Amino acid sequence: MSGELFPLPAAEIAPGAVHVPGWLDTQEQLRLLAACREWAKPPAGLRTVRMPNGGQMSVRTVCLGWHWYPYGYARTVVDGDGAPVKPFPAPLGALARRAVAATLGEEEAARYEPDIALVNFYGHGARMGMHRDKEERSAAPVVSLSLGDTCTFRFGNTENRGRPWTDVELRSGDLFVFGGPSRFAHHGVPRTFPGTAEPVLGLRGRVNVTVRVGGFGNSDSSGGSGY
Ligand SMILES: O=C(O)CCC(=O)C(=O)O
Ligand SMILES: [Fe+2]
Repeated sequence: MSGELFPLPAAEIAPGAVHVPGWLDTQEQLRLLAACREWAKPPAGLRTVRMPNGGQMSVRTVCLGWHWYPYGYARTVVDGDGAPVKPFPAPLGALARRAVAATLGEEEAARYEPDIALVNFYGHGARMGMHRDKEERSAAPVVSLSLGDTCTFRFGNTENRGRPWTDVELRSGDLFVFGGPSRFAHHGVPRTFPGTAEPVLGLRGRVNVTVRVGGFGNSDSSGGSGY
């Protein structure tokens, strides 16, 4: 739990978008965080993403299963050290399937076969602008797990990056799943709250893991711009 005396109830933020506070207990958070630290190591480790316009993202990222770059997926770190992407770990897939079962139901979970994870690290002042997770060729849900510092997660609409949106506080251990009519909704992280992570985690900053279904078969995928 995230330090709450009583865990907050799950909330449907938009149709198909569900927030479950305190879904991972402290032991599960520690286990996932330890795995993230392993995944972050080179080769194909944590990297700063450069955008086609020359800017760079303030969030640092490591990918599993398929490598995301702006804007597509590849099997190797095409915009970094060139190494093959680390495999997608089966236990993370099982955890994500449990998350789908807990939020969208057993039927959705039974056909959920994720093959991608993006692990994002937010240091002091890091943010993520409003965007859609649109490089996947599947409408299967995205499962998001948060560790460390609390953040404001802005969940918007499918039409544009502006309002209407709902701001949700995501704390360590929280689950957020977006599927169905919300799968391609805009979302972002306008701010984190430094120093709010529980000391037991030994983490300064925030880590977010999103699990996804690529739907690519065996071929590389390119969003068409940049590479
Ligand atoms: O950090 C988060 O909570 C969201 C991350 C995200 O939207 C992404 O990786 O595409
Ligand atoms: Fe996203």
